[in-house]
Amino acid sequence: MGKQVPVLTIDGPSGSGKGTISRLVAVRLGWHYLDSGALYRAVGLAAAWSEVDLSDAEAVAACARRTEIEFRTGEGGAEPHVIVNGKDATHQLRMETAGAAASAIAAHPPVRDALLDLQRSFRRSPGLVADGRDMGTVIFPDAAYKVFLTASARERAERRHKQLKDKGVSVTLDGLLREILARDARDAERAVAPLRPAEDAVHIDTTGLSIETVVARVLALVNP
Ligand SMILES: Nc1ncnc2c1ncn2[C@@H]1O[C@H](COP(=O)(O)OP(=O)(O)OP(=O)(O)O)[C@@H](O)[C@H]1O
Ligand SMILES: Nc1ccn([C@H]2C[C@H](O)[C@@H](COP(=O)(O)O)O2)c(=O)n1
Repeated sequence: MGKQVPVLTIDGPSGSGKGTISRLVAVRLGWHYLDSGALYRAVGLAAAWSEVDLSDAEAVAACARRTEIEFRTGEGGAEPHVIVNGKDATHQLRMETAGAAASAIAAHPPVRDALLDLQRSFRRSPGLVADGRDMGTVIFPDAAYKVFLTASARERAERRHKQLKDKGVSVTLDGLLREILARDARDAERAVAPLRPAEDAVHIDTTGLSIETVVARVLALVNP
């Protein structure tokens, strides 16, 4: 069998820094990047646009199969723009309501099946950094490098609060904390592909660590 394209998986709960760290690491390595959460968010949004009942697993899976999702890469690790069925949905997708809808539809096995091949198609030379909840456990179990990022729930809520405030979105810290804890519980307790570290993942608690420190720790795994 030929040499497989290397994959670095970065899983963890909401606000642990997966996206930020993955994008920066991908730029430094010159690898591709997969934001798997954006796929679930995009399907949730497309389902809402077409008034599909989010609790109807087969209807949402059909929506997942027909939704066109395009990533327009940002410069130097900036968040990519996400185009859903031809519309730039980047801003809407980052709202906590989109995260909650994504978390709800992600619990349906047919929806996860519908996104399986698409996620694996991101594995292209010279390498892939993939972030999500089940990258190291289900999508790329053979990944050469696996990281599980965490941070205290309070710090994750504070990070998200600052991020949304910088974007001009007004939300309360306590409300965000409640939403983050509810999403963590739903993602970790679902029957299929729950949020959990792969057995061979390296755990990094990012509480109190700067972004640059976390990037350096992750890069050291790939280039020791
Ligand atoms: N180590 C860190 N120190 C301080 N802030 C951080 C750190 N890592 C990420 N952040 C900031 O926290 C916010 C959330 O990070 P990010 O979106 O990368 O998290 P995430 O785990 O991908 O979340 P989600 O799963 O909800 O998409 C961003 O504003 C980011 O700049
Ligand atoms: N691999 C993945 C990625 C995401 N999800 C679900 C669960 C999350 O709460 C939601 C949004 O993800 P985020 O953008 O916050 O990373 O999507 C999943 O089940 N599996």
